[in-house]
Amino acid sequence: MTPPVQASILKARGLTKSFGGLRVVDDMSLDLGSTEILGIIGPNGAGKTTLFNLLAGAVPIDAGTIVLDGKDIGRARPEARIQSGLGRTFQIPRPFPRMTILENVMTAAQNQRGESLVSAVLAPRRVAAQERANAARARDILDFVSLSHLEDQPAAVLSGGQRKLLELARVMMAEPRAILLDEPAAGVNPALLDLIIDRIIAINRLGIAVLLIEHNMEMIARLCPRVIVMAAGKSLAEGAPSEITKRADVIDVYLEGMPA
Ligand SMILES: Nc1ncnc2c1ncn2[C@@H]1O[C@H](COP(=O)(O)OP(=O)(O)OP(=O)(O)O)[C@@H](O)[C@H]1O
Repeated sequence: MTPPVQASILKARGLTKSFGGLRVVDDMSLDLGSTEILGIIGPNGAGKTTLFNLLAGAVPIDAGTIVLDGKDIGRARPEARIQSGLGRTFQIPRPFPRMTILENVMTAAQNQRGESLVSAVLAPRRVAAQERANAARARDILDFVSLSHLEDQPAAVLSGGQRKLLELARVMMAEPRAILLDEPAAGVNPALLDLIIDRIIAINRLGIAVLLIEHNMEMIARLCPRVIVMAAGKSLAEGAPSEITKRADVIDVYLEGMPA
């Protein structure tokens, strides 16, 4: 059974985006419940990542509205959306390779006075205190994603799965209300997959809503009471994974040919 819909933290209506003549996201609407983990599945090229780019502000919408926690963010800059509480991770994480893992997490803090020259000159002690507080928080978050032991290593040493964990840490550093996770299982070995699933559950238990694009159906089944199937830029079907994966039209566009 599809679970009851909760009050939404993120509401999108009629989102549309074309590149050239191709409509990649076509009148897409969704509601992400305030404590939900909602999955988005669909074939390659369905428009899933573009949908995330529209929600996060990386790509401007042609039409539609996006409301986060009651606030219209549809035309806001990406940084403003992060500050409003919307975090996102990428399908292919690109950490700063020469910075340490701790520094990579710290760069995601949203309260960096030190970035302002005026603050750095006029209030150096306050800036230093804030740096210390950010470092302490970043260490707690690294502990949460089990990367503490590597905090002084450059990010270049991390495996694919560890990069995904670092992405989770960076997104948490910005204190989000809702996060968009783009294929957190891609390129992750089975040993780390369990840890990533466990950490996403833990993040969600902190009261953070999760919108999750994933091809890994095990991850979808374990995390998502509800999924949206996207095909050709539209929502084709919506429901519990166990039911949706039995639908002939879903099997037709997506599941046929996938490993069991
Ligand atoms: N900036 C862009 N300019 C032109 N075409 C684009 C752009 N971004 C995406 N597309 C096209 O939009 C379509 C949807 O791409 P998108 O990456 O959103 O799909 P997806 O569902 O995330 O696929 P996958 O599962 O392979 O990641 C593809 O045909 C892609 O080539």
